[in-house]
Amino acid sequence: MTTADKLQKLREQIDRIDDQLLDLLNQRAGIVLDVGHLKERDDGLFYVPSREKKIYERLTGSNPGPFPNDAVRKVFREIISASLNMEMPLQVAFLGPQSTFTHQAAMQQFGLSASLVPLKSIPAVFEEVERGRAHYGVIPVENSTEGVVNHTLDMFINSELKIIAEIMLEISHHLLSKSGRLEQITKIISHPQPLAQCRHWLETNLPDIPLVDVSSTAAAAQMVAEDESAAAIASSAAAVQYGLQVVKARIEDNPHNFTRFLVVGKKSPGKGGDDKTSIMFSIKDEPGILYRMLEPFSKRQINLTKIESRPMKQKAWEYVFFLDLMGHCDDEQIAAAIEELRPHCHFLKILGSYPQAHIGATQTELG
Ligand SMILES: O=C(O)C(=O)C[C@]1(C(=O)O)C=C[C@@H](O)C=C1
Repeated sequence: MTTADKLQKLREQIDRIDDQLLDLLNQRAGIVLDVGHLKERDDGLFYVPSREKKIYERLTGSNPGPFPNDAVRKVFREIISASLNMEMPLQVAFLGPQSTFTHQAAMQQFGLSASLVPLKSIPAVFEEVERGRAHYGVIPVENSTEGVVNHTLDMFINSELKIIAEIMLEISHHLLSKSGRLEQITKIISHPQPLAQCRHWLETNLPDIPLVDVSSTAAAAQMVAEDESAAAIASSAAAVQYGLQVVKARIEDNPHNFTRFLVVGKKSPGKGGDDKTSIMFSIKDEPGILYRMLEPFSKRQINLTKIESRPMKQKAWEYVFFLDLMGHCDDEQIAAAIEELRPHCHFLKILGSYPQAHIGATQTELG
């Protein structure tokens, strides 16, 4: 048999498998439509992040290969995205513009079938969801190098939106310019967070070049596309979108640089099995209160994963605390701990129970 004959035979086999895949996809789509009709009559919660997480974990956990797990996740991300779109076309607002890390996080979570709407600010994303113009919103909440995004935490003080899911994205920053030549750069433009995350590299390699703050990495890339002498610190997706060259890749000081994003929506999903709960409260000024507010959790051996405090804007020296803990707010022990804390608080709000995120795709894979 000639090579051409062998190739022909192998391609016929691939065609037969593709037909089977297509048939199976259509069988799956039929069942998804039934699920959608059931939900229409029930709670109307079409997007179920905990179910999606279980699907990815089951498939990547039992995949014998050689098809890579990373590709399994991406293929199923798009199958589920298209399925959800058949049940209910989703509008998802995100902190834009296009090609920001938040855009990448939104794509990682919702896939290509969702309609992603870029907005100018974190309050604008909250408002879009509150007014029902978008089903969900995606905003950044903390970075492993730079800490919390205060603006997002502040939004929860007055908003009734719930946290529906969290997204982890590995962040990699590149120095980008039109020509790709280091010696042409006379200023460096970016959002303050990436500038801070690359501070050491910049001080070592470009100590005399002025740094300019703008509202997003994508806005920086857009400006640099029109200015030969400027460079941006932005993602590889921004480089592609604005036709920029990479002067130097991966200039972040910490190579394990992750950003956590939140998906906010109007209604909390139910228990998923591997959940995390975020609560927010302000406490009465009593002796020993800081110790006592943690006691209801420690005596029930509830694992606290994060505590943040923010000054209350309305009252000097009063603080609001943000606490993340493992488990769902409907778990008996967690509900009991929260009820024990409540009398010590001026106010206490459950921001949501949602599936714990594991590290997802890297920015380089996406970009
Ligand atoms: O299982 C469901 O609840 C579905 O709606 C189906 C499905 C899927 O395609 O598997 C689609 C969207 C949901 O977010 C989760 C899963």
